[in-house]
Amino acid sequence: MNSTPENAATSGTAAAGARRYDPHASSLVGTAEQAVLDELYAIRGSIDNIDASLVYLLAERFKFTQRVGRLKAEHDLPPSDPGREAAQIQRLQTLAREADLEPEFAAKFLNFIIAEVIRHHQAIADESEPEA
Ligand SMILES: C=C(O[C@@H]1C=C(C(=O)O)C=C[C@H]1O)C(=O)O
Repeated sequence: MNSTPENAATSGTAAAGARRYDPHASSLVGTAEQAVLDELYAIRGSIDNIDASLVYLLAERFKFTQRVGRLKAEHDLPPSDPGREAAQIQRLQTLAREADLEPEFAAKFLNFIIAEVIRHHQAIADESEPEA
């Protein structure tokens, strides 16, 4: 075992990646007073927590959508479901308005994710297609 904080067993893990992260990484150092930077870092601590949550939430969402993709492939259903997409986008735009988030942004964000999900579903369908 070497004496550095990381070794071969842990250097590639998510935990190791998180340890290498510098929460004070910034191009603004030297351009503002330390007190301003300290406040900026404090606010960024919460942004960091939210971004980490987004990664976990997206990972979980993709786990479920992969299950939908496998179910669709098994039953010869198409990768996309435009009726479901329209209903979901409308619902999230309403939620966005209530939450003071731009509804156009909410729609754009969801469409971006859905496009990736459909790409995964197409790949699952292609993999499970019997050889011609
Ligand atoms: C996940 C599904 O597949 C696709 C992806 C969707 C999504 O990511 O919300 C919604 C509809 C489908 O186009 C589904 O049909 O439920």
